[in-house]
Amino acid sequence: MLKGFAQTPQWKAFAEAAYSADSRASNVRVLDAAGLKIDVSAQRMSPELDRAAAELLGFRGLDAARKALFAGEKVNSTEDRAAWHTILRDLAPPPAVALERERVRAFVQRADTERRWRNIVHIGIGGSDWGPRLAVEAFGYTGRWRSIRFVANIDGHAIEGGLAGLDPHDTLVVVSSKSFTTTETLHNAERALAWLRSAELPDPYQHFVAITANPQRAIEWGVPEAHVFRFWDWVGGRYSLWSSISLPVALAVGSEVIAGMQAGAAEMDEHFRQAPLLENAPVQLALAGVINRSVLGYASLAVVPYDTRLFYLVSYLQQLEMESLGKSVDKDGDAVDLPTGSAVWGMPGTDAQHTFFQWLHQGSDGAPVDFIVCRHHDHRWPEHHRQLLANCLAQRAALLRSKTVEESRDGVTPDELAMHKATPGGRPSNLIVLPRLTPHALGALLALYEHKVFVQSVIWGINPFDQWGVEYGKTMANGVARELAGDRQRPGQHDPSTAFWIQRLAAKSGS
Ligand SMILES: O=P(O)(O)OC[C@H]1O[C@](O)(CO)[C@@H](O)[C@@H]1O
Repeated sequence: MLKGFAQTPQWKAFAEAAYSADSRASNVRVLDAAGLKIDVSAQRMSPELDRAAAELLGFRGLDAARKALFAGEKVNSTEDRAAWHTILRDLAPPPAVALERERVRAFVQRADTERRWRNIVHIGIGGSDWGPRLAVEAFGYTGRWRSIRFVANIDGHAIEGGLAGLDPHDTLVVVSSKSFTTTETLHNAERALAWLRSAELPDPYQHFVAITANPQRAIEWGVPEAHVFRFWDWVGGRYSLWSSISLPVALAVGSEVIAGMQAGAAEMDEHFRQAPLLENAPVQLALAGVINRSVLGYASLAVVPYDTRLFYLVSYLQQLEMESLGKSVDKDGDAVDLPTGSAVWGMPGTDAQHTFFQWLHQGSDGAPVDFIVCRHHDHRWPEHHRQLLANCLAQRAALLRSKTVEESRDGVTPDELAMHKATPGGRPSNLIVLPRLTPHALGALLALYEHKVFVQSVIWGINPFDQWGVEYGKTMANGVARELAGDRQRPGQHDPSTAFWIQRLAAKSGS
């Protein structure tokens, strides 16, 4: 059914309508979703496009796919399991989920009551890292009595810095890993164990907590069973913030942050399920994304939060979007005959304006931009916030509005410079406005992107819940690591350059 998708009348009508639609934000279109305002005015827009989009979504079976997702059906076909992260933030979750939530809450409450664990060292990578990192950065800016450090990279400098200067007696090491087999995480956990051992603590393992979908493995490693918090194989790593993976966030910035984020995400879930297509924010963002990628040919999406507290949002969304949509075959294993998933990149504004905005304004390719900003601030300087808002709005407007060579001849600018000052305009963007940076708003924002990605996967016909390419790279790295440690290379196993460097670096890597 999915073969030759680009040749179907539904796709052709959609693409045609997108080409001829207005691209200059002639009308204001702002969607309301779970307390967020999502302005999609600066995307392609026309009544014909809306009609073609509804046809396309019907043809691709969005309704049934969404029902299957929320019902916990095995939507992850290549791994034969569900992707049921939505149930984790449900107000009435199944008993096993509720029990684990309660165990996390009780652990954190006890630690707080006893004022235990002044330092947390969090070890985990990818989906077992970005979510907690993002939430702690977003809500920890005022400072708390507990310090938390995140160690992800296999680079020994990461764990060295993560442990440096801490008092082992009051340090809790949280090891987060869905599989409990990830090389980076296990190596770093071993280093932390050795560090605790060297402090001659009565039982170093009591300083560990494990969060995993493979509890047996964590227990075998040595973590006491009471310190092992579980989640399930039907929770994808990049969707795991809603599970026990949030424990370090609760320790660092409070359990209420987790509860608030879950409530915001649950409200976005409801919006996604109920809102009509035209008002449905994840659906409209997804359609705009598909147009930008597959019709207009933009290869990337820039994400620019005008809020320094959202520093890790870009990394979080990079994993969410690129691990989910970085696929070129459909669910049947046939090549998708359209470009799929965009590269996601960015950084907070206004820093971004002084880094890559020139390329956005006048580069030959350009990219759509997601501008994200809070209406209200939480600091004491309204003038700073006015400037921040002004920059966000102005950059978006400048990307939209062209400046012709004629306009650039403003009477002051010499003629030979006018050409350099002209900008093409018509760059697509979204403006997402949070009321303020509350846990509820951040939860809603993350769920908005999750569902946007899901709808895009439905349109392209791909499975957004696996990541076989990453697994391939991991396997290769394990083999190379063994060769660097002295194993013989099999002739012809590597390309000549890789073989050369393995040989060259093998002698050095031990020192
Ligand atoms: O939580 P784990 O099993 O340590 O895996 C870490 C990350 O590695 C990946 O498998 C690949 O990046 C992610 O999907 C996952 O979040």
